[in-house]
Amino acid sequence: MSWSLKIFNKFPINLSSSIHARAFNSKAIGILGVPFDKGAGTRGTDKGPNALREAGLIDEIKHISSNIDVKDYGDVHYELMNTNGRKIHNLNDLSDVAACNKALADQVEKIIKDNRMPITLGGCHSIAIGSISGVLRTTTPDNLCILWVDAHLDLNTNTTSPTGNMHGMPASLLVKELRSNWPTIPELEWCKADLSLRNFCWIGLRSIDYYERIMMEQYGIKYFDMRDIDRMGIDKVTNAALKAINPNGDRQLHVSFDIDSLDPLFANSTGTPAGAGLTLRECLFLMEEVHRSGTLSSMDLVEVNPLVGDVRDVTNTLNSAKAIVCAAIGSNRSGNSS
Ligand SMILES: NC(=[NH2+])NCCC[C@H](N)C(=O)O
Ligand SMILES: [Mn+2]
Ligand SMILES: [Mn+2]
Repeated sequence: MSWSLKIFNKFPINLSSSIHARAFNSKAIGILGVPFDKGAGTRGTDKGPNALREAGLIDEIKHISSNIDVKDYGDVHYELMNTNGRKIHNLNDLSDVAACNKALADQVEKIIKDNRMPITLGGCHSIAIGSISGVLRTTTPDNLCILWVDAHLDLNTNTTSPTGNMHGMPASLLVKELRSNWPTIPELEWCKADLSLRNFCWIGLRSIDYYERIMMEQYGIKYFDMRDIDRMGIDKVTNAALKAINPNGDRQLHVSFDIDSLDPLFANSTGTPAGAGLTLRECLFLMEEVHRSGTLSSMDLVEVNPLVGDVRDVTNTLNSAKAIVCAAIGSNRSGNSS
């Protein structure tokens, strides 16, 4: 099939060739919890990592296949600054966000140096700052591409953010194009991430702030929002997204997965839910394809908030989150034979 995205008036991609699998997928996994919620306006994502463990995540990973080797590194430790919501430069709890992410970057780097694929369990989405910074210490910005699965763009800067919540800003702290839009922030001096927006693609967008929309147009950001998914279907979207950021299949892939990309039917226990989202089936397909691409090198699963909703909501959200992580590392709805 030769079919080009041009017909949708987006960036041109030729879908005729399949993604070249590269043997990056690691059978050795390192799980890291980040019980941190201060980048969000709603409390409770700090309970995410333990809720996932108590729901049996580690055992479910072990059961995917006999050659998966998973190690739980426990939780990131950092010194709480206890600045009680103090706002600097319109950044809520900046000192805590900075301190937690600095410790997280060190830990992610260590897991990679242990030859394991880090899977970081949030926590709010601000933790992508530390997680991706850690990955970038082990590779070059050119060699890393990012799939951001989210209802939100999370590309605000301190001046564009309507809330001051740093979980709405991680992507913008990681890209060089927006560097000059940020003031000098001593607490974040260690964050030297130098990715290009061209190496990012978003999937699942449906809640975009005014200035974020302007930036999307100004920088020609690559994305497939819910409208694109409605038009094209998740199969074409997934493969076009992977091609867009990794045309030759020779880059390593980081997936930053925000559970609020899912429709609240499947993941209501999250602080900033947005209706009319991805189904669990679409997410499983997406992550199965990510696995099949052979390029996945690291992943975040963020914004699970067990304090939101009733018991049923929490159970559904945890089940969705576990299934998404497992699909990313090889659990297959068509069955696993090893
Ligand atoms: N990771 C998230 N859930 N982000 C939600 C961000 C919401 C909004 N755009 C903000 O900047 O506050
Ligand atoms: Mn989100
Ligand atoms: Mn997010």
